[in-house]
Amino acid sequence: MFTQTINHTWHAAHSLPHLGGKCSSLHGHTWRVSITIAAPSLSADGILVDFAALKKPMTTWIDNNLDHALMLGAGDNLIPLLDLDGAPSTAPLLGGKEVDGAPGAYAFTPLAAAFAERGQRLFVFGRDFPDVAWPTVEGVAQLLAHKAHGWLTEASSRADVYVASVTVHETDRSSATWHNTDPHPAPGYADMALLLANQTERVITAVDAHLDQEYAALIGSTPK
Ligand SMILES: Nc1nc2c(c(=O)[nH]1)N=C([C@H](O)[C@H](O)COP(=O)(O)OP(=O)(O)OP(=O)(O)O)CN2
Repeated sequence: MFTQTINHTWHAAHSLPHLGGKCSSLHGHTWRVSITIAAPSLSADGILVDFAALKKPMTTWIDNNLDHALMLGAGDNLIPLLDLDGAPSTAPLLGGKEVDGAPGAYAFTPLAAAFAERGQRLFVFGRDFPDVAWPTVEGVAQLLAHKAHGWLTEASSRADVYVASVTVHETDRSSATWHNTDPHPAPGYADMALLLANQTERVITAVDAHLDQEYAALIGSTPK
């Protein structure tokens, strides 16, 4: 079995109000991801997958979606203030523009307008990635594991290579790892030969035991 790892770094802000404490406040990290792929054997050119082929879709997606972004959960208390779809908000914001005929409702909050106008990058967990509700380090690992399967398919046509794990660091001391517990890789030739040898040995052993019993029954004694 071989593994190969690709790393990438980006900068993003997040907040985790549901955890309480200082992480409730908007704060930033330099995030690091390590994506490890695995396969039972090397290809004829001596590699698993060309690093460049895998790096391209991975870094492009991260740089376009998460780098210098604000990562929030859909349930974050900042979301009503950042209503980028322009749905009327009932938040009584200072300076908000009152919608005609709907006292107390605001068509587009000043903060949302400021975000949209300045092309601020926002990635909302539970909305842009419905599988995970919050941008915890575990959630980011799950998001990138989900994306990594597609990047690998883009990078290689090999059926026996799979994403084995994805580790995300938000600080030097805090990280989380997603492990692939059900990779189902297509077996390589070496694995198939080993499987066949093991099965053949088991068949020979079973036939031997059966023949011993038959022989013992014939001569009326117990086999050793
Ligand atoms: N299981 C998780 N717990 C926490 C997460 C998380 O993603 N998953 N995230 C945070 C915050 O993002 C926080 O910024 C990081 O926490 P922590 O390591 O405690 O922060 P510091 O590096 O500043 O540690 P200090 O020891 O306080 O200096 C919290 N928990």
